[in-house]
Amino acid sequence: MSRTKLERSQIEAALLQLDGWNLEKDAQAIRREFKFKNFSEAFSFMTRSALAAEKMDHHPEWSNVYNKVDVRLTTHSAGGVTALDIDLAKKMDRFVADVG
Ligand SMILES: C[C@H](O)[C@H](O)[C@H]1CNC2=NC(N)=NC(=O)C2=N1
Repeated sequence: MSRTKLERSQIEAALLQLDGWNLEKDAQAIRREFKFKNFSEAFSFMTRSALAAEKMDHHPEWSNVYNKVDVRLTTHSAGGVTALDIDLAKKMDRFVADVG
């Protein structure tokens, strides 16, 4: 059930509960750019996110340059955005508050 691909309207409703996430034009993924004070805080955020992702068996596409972390969430097996992506996005939003 949680791996059921969400409709655009469902994703847009879910994004209202998230902080700074955008939906890609084709509704295939959600994205957010996180910015931290420095590399240490960015990497601390990535560590927390990685451990949560591994527990969920649901992994982000992301890249890091110094204090920035670009994140793209999609469920490959569903070919779009599912509740798993929304859950991981919520966790990442919470981890931002924990670092620093
Ligand atoms: C075998 C393993 O459970 C699958 O490959 C999982 C792992 N992590 C995953 N992560 C993401 N983002 N999408 C998936 O479809 C996915 N599938």
